[in-house]
Amino acid sequence: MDPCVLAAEWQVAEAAALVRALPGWSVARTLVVPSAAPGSRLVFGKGNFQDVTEKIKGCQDITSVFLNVEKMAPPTKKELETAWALRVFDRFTLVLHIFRCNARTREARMQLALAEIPLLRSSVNSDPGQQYQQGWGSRYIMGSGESPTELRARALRDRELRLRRVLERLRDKRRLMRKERVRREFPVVSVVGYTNCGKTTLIQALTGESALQPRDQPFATLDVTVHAGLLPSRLRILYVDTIGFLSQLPHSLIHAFSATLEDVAYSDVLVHVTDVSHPDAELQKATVLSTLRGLHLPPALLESALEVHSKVDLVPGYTPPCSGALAVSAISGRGLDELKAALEASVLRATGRQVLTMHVRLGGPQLGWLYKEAVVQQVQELPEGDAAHVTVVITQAAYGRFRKLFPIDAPSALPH
Ligand SMILES: Nc1nc2c(ncn2[C@@H]2O[C@H](COP(=O)(O)OP(=O)(O)OP(=O)(O)O)[C@@H](O)[C@H]2O)c(=O)[nH]1
Ligand SMILES: [Mg+2]
Repeated sequence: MDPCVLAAEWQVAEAAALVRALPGWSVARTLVVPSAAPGSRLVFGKGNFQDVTEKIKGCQDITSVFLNVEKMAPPTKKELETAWALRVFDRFTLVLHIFRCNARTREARMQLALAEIPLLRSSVNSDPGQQYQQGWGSRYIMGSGESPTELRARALRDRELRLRRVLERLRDKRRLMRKERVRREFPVVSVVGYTNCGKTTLIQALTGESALQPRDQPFATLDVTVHAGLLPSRLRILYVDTIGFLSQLPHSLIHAFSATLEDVAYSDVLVHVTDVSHPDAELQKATVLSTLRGLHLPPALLESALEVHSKVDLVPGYTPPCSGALAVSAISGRGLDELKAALEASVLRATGRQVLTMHVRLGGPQLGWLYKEAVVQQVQELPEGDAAHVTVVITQAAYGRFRKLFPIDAPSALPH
């Protein structure tokens, strides 16, 4: 089939999935229409506009129109809404609406409220007369010398300031939690990817945590959550589940969630999940990479990201086309052990940890110290009974302390 037709079909499928992500919403009809030249104030050319208008008027059961464009200028939106006598959404406003329905924590709700402010501001600017219709009465209010438009703009500024202040406090709390995590030295692995690619399901499969709620819809996860899991060496790590990315989404929206994505920058390892059963997997992957670049992550973190190809149970006989990518199915369990092994190697490398086997005298404080300061994998008692070979995962700093405290035992440490 013509690649353009195919691409249009995938875009329609994604647009329909976005609409259906809203509780109670369904798609009555879809249309593929060429859009006007970029930069044009209108979304369609004149002929297409008439054609679309006729088709919309012919559908009695529709209540809203979703135009799958990034963002419309407020006057354009207004013009279309007037012409069709229906509410009109673009990707930005539709996604905001989905976020509104899915945001659960206070932080996510406030991030959302902040993301909505530019929209409210542009509607005030584009429609200064609107307030009179809403019963604001006279042009000047109670001798304040401010017009309703100015008043509303000031209220928005105040609201924005308030939201930023509270979010900053929440951000401080998050920083504190992060410090605590570093103090306890739990390595952190962030799982990122296009929305609905299977991040939450994968973390659930890796940690066995049943409280996680994967769902077949875009933006099921709106809050960054942290989940503990064990690697094969018994090293405990924390997985960070993140909000999914989406193509053609204004950066302001991603920015609004940057505080929650801040955790990603502080992780030790990044896992980039791509749903290879999706026909548009390549575009989704490119979107995620460009969004990640926009988050200004440490280059080493970005370069060392582990590439996971998910949902391979839906693609029989799948093998990754590039070396280094891992084929995984969170549902059938394929590739999960390999993923854990690869994660372990990455985590050890990124955090300067090593697996060592040491000759340790039993009966002294050494073994107890190792249990406290490192992860003890195995204790193999030696025939003489007063010593053991102890295999540990240990940070360089802890190993240095161990050597200082117990100099006699140190020379017998061998890299694993
Ligand atoms: N067949 C199959 N389905 C999967 C697999 N992993 C996830 N899914 C399904 O894909 C859908 C989305 O999964 P989620 O884990 O919620 O995806 P997500 O990336 O967390 O999505 P958002 O949080 O919305 O960005 C769900 O219906 C899952 O059951 C897999 O390995 N195989
Ligand atoms: Mg999720």
